[in-house]
Amino acid sequence: MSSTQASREDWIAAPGSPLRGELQVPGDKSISHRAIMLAALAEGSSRIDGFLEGEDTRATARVFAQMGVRIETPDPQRRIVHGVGLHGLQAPAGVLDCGNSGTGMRLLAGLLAGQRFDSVLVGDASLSQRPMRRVTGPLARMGAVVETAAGDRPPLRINGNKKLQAVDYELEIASAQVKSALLLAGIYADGETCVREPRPTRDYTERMLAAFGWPVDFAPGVARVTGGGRLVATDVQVPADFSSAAFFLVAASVVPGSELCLRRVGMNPRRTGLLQALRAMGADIREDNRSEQGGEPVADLHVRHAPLHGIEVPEALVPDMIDEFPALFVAAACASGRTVVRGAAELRVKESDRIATMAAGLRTLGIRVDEQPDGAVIEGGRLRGGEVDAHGDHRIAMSFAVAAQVADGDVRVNDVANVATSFPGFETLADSIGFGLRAG
Ligand SMILES: O=C(O)C1=C[C@@H](OP(=O)(O)O)[C@@H](O)[C@H](O)C1
Ligand SMILES: C=C(OP(=O)(O)O)C(=O)O
Repeated sequence: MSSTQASREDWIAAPGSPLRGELQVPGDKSISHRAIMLAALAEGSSRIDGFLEGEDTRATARVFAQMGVRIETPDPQRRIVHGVGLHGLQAPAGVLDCGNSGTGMRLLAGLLAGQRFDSVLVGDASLSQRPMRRVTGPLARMGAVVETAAGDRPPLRINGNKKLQAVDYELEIASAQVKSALLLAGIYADGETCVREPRPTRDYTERMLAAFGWPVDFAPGVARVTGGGRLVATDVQVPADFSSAAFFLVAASVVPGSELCLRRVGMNPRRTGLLQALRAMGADIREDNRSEQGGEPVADLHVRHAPLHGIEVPEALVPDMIDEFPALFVAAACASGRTVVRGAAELRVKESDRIATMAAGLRTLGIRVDEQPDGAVIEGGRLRGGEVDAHGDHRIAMSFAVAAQVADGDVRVNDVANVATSFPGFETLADSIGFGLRAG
């Protein structure tokens, strides 16, 4: 267990009154990780605004500080990263702790495979159970040597000083983390690396490489980079994280009388699958003030309570809402009729087994859930109070805080400390618009 293993904390969430107000959620986690990584490898100093002050992204910043990158924090949510250039990282003195973050560890595996020194990546108890062959396998094809612990789990021991060869690789699973690991190794490899995906996934690594001046050829489902260039410092403006906004989109949809406005939410189409799913269920969500922030589309989202009905979630939407299924399960529990989720086996290897943890918690709250290997069938119904376990998974914890808003008794949510990995200040923000959350 690593030093960043979160302490155990619980919430008691009381059934709420209507949720009303205006809020801006914190910066995007995926973009914040990548901004630190590319700024660290760039020539010159980059400013990152809207940086997510979450445990996951702070862990990534600490990893680069351990490799000699000077990172200043002039204000909260702002970093000045003094890049060291593509070959300027220094061998770290100890192991590199990615905390709870799959994104941090898998992207770093690719990036560190291209360095001249050895390194070891460790994580907390949850990350230490997550599969790593998905990155070590394709990286080996490039000539990287990355050893795992038994069962292909972390820690990852990365042997440096290997000459990397470009690959043309077809991913078996749709994973932006694996794609990104290969692209980050690809910038150190000889030749052109091409990554093809079974379904398109978030394209932030591609977009950000381009913003830092690295030529990238990409379209939905395919990305190509050629080794041997340089990254040039640039300023990054991080939009608000759609995945954090998701909890409030669902909460306002299901709590009668609610009306919320979420300001300047990141609307990259590879992230907004939940919006389509909720609208298909009958949700009343309106977008306005569409603009661009740091090269990403953003919009204000206005959401009002509306009666929801169950749907079959189209499998093509799964990668575009992969982190939103815990919230979608709550929407499904509050909808009339049944909701069917398929093609989402990846949910079983996130911070927890998200199919099993959501099914167990919703059953405790009186909802019928038929668990499937790659999804679930959820029958909407009345939620009652009860005690549920988030299993240290931030998205599960926040989803049950949402479920509590419509339950007919208090809901106790156990093991919620990891909410700070992706959404620091969730309790305060949620309470400001009417959630009744207190430490349990
Ligand atoms: O690349 C990223 O930033 C992420 C990719 C997704 O993981 P997978 O690549 O495993 O699907 C997602 O679940 C994670 O929260 C962030
Ligand atoms: C799966 C997630 O993150 P990661 O893989 O980076 O731990 C998440 O944030 O829901």
